[in-house]
Formats: sequence, structure tokens, C-alpha cells
Amino acid sequence: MSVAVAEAPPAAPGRTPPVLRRIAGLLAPYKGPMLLVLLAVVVAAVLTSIVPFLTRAVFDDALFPTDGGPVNLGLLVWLVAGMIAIPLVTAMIGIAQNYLTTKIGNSAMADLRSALFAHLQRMELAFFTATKTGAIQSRLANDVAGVRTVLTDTATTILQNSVTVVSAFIAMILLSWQLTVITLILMPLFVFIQVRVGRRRQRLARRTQESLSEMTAITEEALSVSGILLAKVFNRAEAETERYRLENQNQTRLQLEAAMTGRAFFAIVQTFFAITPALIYLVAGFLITGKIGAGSDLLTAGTLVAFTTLQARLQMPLVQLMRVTLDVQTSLALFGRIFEYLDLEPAIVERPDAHPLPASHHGGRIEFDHVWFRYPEPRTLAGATPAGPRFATVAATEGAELVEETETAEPVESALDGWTLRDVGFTVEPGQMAAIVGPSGSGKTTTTYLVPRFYDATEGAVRIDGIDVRDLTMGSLAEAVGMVTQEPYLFHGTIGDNIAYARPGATRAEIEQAARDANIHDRIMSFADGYDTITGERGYRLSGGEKQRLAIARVLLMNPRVLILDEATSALDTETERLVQEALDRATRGRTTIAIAHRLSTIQNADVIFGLEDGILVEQGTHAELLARGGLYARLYVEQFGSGQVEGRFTDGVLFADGTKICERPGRRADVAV
Ligand SMILES: Nc1ncnc2c1ncn2[C@@H]1O[C@H](COP(=O)(O)OP(=O)(O)OP(=O)(O)O)[C@@H](O)[C@H]1O
Repeated sequence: MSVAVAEAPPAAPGRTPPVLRRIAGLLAPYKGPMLLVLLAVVVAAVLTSIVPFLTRAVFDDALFPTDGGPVNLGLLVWLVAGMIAIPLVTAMIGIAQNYLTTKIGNSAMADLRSALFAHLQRMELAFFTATKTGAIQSRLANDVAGVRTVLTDTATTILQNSVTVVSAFIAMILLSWQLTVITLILMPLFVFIQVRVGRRRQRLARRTQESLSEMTAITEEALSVSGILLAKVFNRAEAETERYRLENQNQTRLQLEAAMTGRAFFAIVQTFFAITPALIYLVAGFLITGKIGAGSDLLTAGTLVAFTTLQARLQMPLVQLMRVTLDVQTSLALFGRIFEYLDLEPAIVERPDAHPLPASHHGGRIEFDHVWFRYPEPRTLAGATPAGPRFATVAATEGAELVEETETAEPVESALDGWTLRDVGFTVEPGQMAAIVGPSGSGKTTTTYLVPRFYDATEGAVRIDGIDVRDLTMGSLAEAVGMVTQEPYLFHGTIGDNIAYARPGATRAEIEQAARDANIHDRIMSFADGYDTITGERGYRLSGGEKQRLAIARVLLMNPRVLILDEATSALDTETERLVQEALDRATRGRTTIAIAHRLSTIQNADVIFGLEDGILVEQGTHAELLARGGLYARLYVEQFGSGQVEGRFTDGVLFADGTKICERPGRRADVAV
């Protein structure tokens, strides 16, 4: 459900509405049920406050009438009936109120989580490349969970207790203002101490949350498949465990400190409340005898019993109010962290006047028009807390190098003058296959990222079929551009679902056809569960070649107008290579393709080759034209493809153009340096 927070226009820095107003906005859709809760609380409090008056009447009018008359049984029955009925009614009101508050709180929480998730989905790729995944997860899980109690319990506790306290005070004053003063005498001191304790608890809470965020980040980093692989390869398992243990210890210490802070204070408050009745009896004695004031005839035994009952009833709500105020202070800090994420404006958004890409049978013309690009600076969040040095203790003892890291990553050094692409201009006609070649870091991947708007050109324009990609709806652009990346991402699910991700609603027959065309159907059928085989987290149960072919099956199912292909020969062996190559041939047929090419055959078959160096398009033409030119491509052709003898380099060796292969030494990877 979209809620006020999600729809509110992003506030400019410094003009962010105060946290409380935003929390109110969050609860706004639940005004009706909240009014009901308020009504329930007031009715329950008023009913409860009537009981002491009934108690007084039981003593002073029914049991021991102050006029010295006999016991009034008739009245007693009525009063007792009232004293039984009131707790019954308030208990029922309590159940209804509990249901409502739990519902409101959890619904508001769900709205907040959904709004945050939807907002993060809209954030541009750059945000995620610059932020630790663990930190994002921590805000979604820990921080939102942290404010949960405020939305569910705390608000009601405050409301309920405030009403109880106010109504009890009114009743106490009505009974005896002098005794009320005795009860309240130490309140100013308590409030003063409480404010100080609150500040300390708030500081501790902030540190606890930061520590929790760090723990989530460590878990996310260390216990992911890649993290475990890294730790195993470099034998860092113990160091990772130690790092976690230290943070865990810190967390325990903070929790303990937070729990103990104010304990002594609350013990004193409770003791004071416990001894107050004794003080009241004493003062009552002085009042009745006229030693204080002018003597009070009104101070009957019934009044005294009723007053001490009220005073005892006041104790819990007052202490709870004090405790809860501390919780609220803590939660406001967490709300701040959540709203900070919601206030981040996505850098790449659909224009209000965006229109869909018109349908076309022969479309897919791609045009780069004087494109300049530089990677945006990573955003820094106010709540982002610099983490301590990694493996601090271990590093100190081992003398290892320390790696500082923060929630926001360090900016990555870009190419010359900060520009990653400089005045790049080219056109790929519909149905053409274009190959981009160039040294590592020359900007090949970056160029392809501008087509589906993972990033926007800083200057110049990228067009599909003559339309600036920034004028297109995000949906139609995503439908028009398919991608097969070097490391295809598979989510934890069945193989069938992973392929169908490209087109939800695709039939099993369509999925199987795509898998057949991608040369992966037979392999899938060889698994015991066929298409229902679980891929495992990020597809780690599948080989590089299998993942590649699944990614190709996805694209075939999606049938985009434009295909962007990042060939990953170095992740394949020569056997799988043939299967992948065939699948790719089918995938590129009949659609415009831009390939970051690592295979000789891809480049030779390309209609046009673009040579990139330091973000500049230094040459373009066909294989023959560029060879004749003797420039960048001719150099790469000699260095990487042995002047046409080498087809590509794979995990198990080098494949030659004539089909022969030379196996590399086992364990050594033949990497492509193009
Ligand atoms: N997210 C990023 N933020 C900042 N700079 C980046 C980012 N991604 C890449 N770069 C820089 O942009 C430049 C071009 O990178 P790109 O990945 O496009 O090169 P490439 O030609 O595809 O390299 P390779 O063949 O090694 O994959 C490099 O200097 C790289 O460090």
C-alpha cells in the first residue's frame, strides 16, 4: 500500500518535516481506528477512576455510615455490583483496544517497510554500488523493527497511562488536595533525573543500533557464498569469526549498559511510591487532629482508603510513562535513520512526460550522440557511521594491513579528468551486431550501461530508434533492452522460475523452447527435478556455462529489440564454449546487438567494431577495415588473438581458430586481457 511517506515529495535538505509530523503522516490512514482507541482509553480510564469513589461509599455510606447508622445492605449490593461490573467492562474494552492498536501498529509498520522497499527499488544502480548491502538490510530490518514497538505499544501506553494519570490526579484532588500534594512532592526531582537518564539511554541506543548495523554487515559479507569463498581461499575464517565475536561482545556490553542505566533511579521511584501510603496515614493523622491546617472533617476512613487505592493505582502508569518516554526518545533516532533513506531522491527517474517506445518490427537503432559520462560521486548519509578498522584486534597482533571501510564506499577513481567516456558518438543500425573492443578499464561496460539507463549520460544523448532513452518510460525501455552479463544473477528458486523472470506468465512450453534454443534444456532435464531444480543461492550450484545459458534463455524468452552482451569467455571452458556460442548465435539473430567481445569469431562476424581507449572512441569499422588501418584493433588482434589464430581464452586453455586447443597448466586460469 502506498502511504503518505512514500508519496510525499522528497524534502530539500534542511527542510525535512520534523520526525514527529512524519510519524503522524504515517499513522494518518488509520485515523478512524485511532479515534476508537482514544475513546476506549478515555472510557476505561474514567470507569476505573470511579471505583475509588465506590470504595469510599462502601465504607462511609454502606458498611460504616459516617452518620452512625446501621449497615446499608441494599446500597452495598449496588455498590459491589458496580465494583464488579466496571473491571469486567474495562477488561473487554482492553481486548478490543489491544486488537485495534496491534492492527494499526503492524499495518503502519508494513506500510513503512513497503514504502522503504519500493523507494530503494527506484534508486539508481550507483546507490547500490556505493552502499554496503548489509547497511541497507539493517535499516530495513533492524531500524524498522526498532520503531515497531513505538507504533504498536508505546503510543497506546503513553495515551493510556496519561489518561489514567490525569484522571487519577483529578480524583485524588477531589478526595483531598492536601494528600495529593504529599504524593507529588518529589515529582519535580524525579522528572529532572529522568531527563538526564533519558539522554544517556538515547546515546547508548544510537551506539547499539550502529553496532547492530555493523553486525548485519559482517554477517552479510562473511556468510554470503562469495564471502565464505573469500574467507576459505585466504584462510580468514578465524579472523572473520573474531571480527564478529568482537562486535558481538560490544553489542552485549551496550545492551547491558542500556538495560542497567536508570535501574537505580526507577528503584528509588518505586520505593517512594511504596512508602507513600505510610506517609499519607501519618499526614492524615496530623490533618484530622488539626496539627496541620485547620483540621479536616472530610478526611474519613473511606476517603483515606480510596485515596491510597488511587495512589497505588497511579504508581504503575507513572513509572511506565517515564520508561516509555525513554523508549520514544530512542525510537525517534531510528525513525530519523529510516526517513533519511526515504528522502534520498533517485537520480534516474521517469520523466513526467515520458512515453513508451513505439512498437516496430525492424526497430533497435542505437545512437550515441556526443556522449560524455562521469560516474556520480557516492552519496554520503548523515546516519552512516564509519566502521572501525577491519579485524582491528587481529590486525594489531598480526601486524596485518588495516582496511578502513565506511557505510558509504570510497569513490572509485575514474579515467582521465574524471571523465569515463569522452565525446563518444556512434550508430548501430537495426539488426546489426556491433562489437566493442578496448583495453581493460577503457569504458566498454560503462558504454553498454547507458543504453538501459543504469546511468544517464552526463552530456550528450543515447537514443533508441531516434528517441532519447530519457524520454522513454522505464517499462518500455526495460522491455526493449535485454542483457546477458558476465556473471548472470540467479535468485534462489527453481530453474523454471529463474528463466520465467524475464516474462512472468510465460507458459512451460515457452520456457522450455527458450531453454532449448539456449542449449540448456538437455542439461536441465538431466537434473532429477528438471525445471523444478533449485538453483541455490545466486546459482552457485550451476557451472559458469550453465548460468550463461540460463541467462541467454531468459533473454530469448524476453525477446528484446536490443541485446547487450558481455561475453564471459574466461568463465567458460572450451567444451561449454561451443554450446554457449551456438546459443548466442540464436540470441543475436534478428536483433540489434552490442557485444563486449572476447571471442575472435564474434568480432569477425560483427557488422561494425568500435575501438575504445581511455573512454574515447578511437576507431570504428569492420574487421578488415580496422586491420588495414593498423591502429588499436590491429594491435589487440595481434596481442590477444595471435593475428587470427586464437579464438579465445577459456578456463581450461586456449582455443585456436582452427578448432584445436592447448590446455593450460591445471589450476592456472587463462585470462583475457582485452
Ligand atoms: N561504479 C563506478 N564508479 C566509479 N567509477 C567506475 C565505476 N565503475 C567503473 N568505473 C571506472 O570507469 C572506468 C571504465 O570502467 P568499465 O567497467 O566501463 O571498463 P571496461 O572497459 O568495461 O573494463 P573491463 O574490460 O575490465 O571490464 C574504469 O576506470 C573504472 O574504474
